[in-house]
Amino acid sequence: MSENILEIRHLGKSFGTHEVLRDIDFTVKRGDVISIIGASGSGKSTLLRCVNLLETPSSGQILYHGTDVAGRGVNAPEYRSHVGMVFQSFNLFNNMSVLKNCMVGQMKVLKRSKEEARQQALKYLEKVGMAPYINAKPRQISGGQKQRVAIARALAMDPEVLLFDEPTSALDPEMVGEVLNVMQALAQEGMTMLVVTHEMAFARDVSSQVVFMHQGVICEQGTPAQVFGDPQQRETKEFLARFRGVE
Ligand SMILES: Nc1ncnc2c1ncn2[C@@H]1O[C@H](COP(=O)(O)OP(=O)(O)OP(=O)(O)O)[C@@H](O)[C@H]1O
Repeated sequence: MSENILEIRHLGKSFGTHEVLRDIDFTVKRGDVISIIGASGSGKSTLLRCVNLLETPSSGQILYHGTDVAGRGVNAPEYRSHVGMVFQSFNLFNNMSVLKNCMVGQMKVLKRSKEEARQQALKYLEKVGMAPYINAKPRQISGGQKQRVAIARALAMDPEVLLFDEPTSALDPEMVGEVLNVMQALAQEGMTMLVVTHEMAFARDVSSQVVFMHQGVICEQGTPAQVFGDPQQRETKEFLARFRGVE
């Protein structure tokens, strides 16, 4: 059995009196590619933001190699170097070149030398096909290219897990494919990934597990064959029916 990297146990999150997540339970093992799907507002992004400690859970545990990171006293930047995140809106530093964007975190958080950070950044920019643009500023490249830089930046930290929060939702349709291709290649290489997505083809064809969320709870989870081929819950069937004929 492969190693557990993250165990989410009875996770809850409320904003004031608004309960957004309730009793969320799942495990991320090494090599898993888990897609989190569900209607808008079902809590997917909040769940991912809790896992990355951008939101503080109201209850429950996030165990990283068995240690609860949801409480106080955790070095969040250090944790995030192991559990990296790619955002819908890229979150690149606009005043820095593509190369510098991929170096600063390594130097600040991992204390790597400038040369080591540069070599590592170049390696991953090459991997995502962005090596020709190392001196460009984010405003000079397309949305798809920005997202590929953001993926290279996350990879340069040598994370154990990468979280993707709707990585293609802000892109023009013609740029979605180039980002999904990079993600698919990473999945095939064995990268452990947790992906919030509205791309049902990605969830069905690339994931090892699919988590379907409905109104803040996990309504159904299983392999893509189970969730897409033989959904058990009425809510899952209704959600998936909306996508049929669109693909
Ligand atoms: N900072 C916040 N303060 C108050 N409410 C919030 C906050 N963040 C999220 N919410 C609420 O939590 C609920 C879940 O939002 P969330 O963004 O996690 O859903 P989602 O499934 O990711 O939706 P989408 O697919 O549209 O991104 C929504 O009702 C949202 O309004």
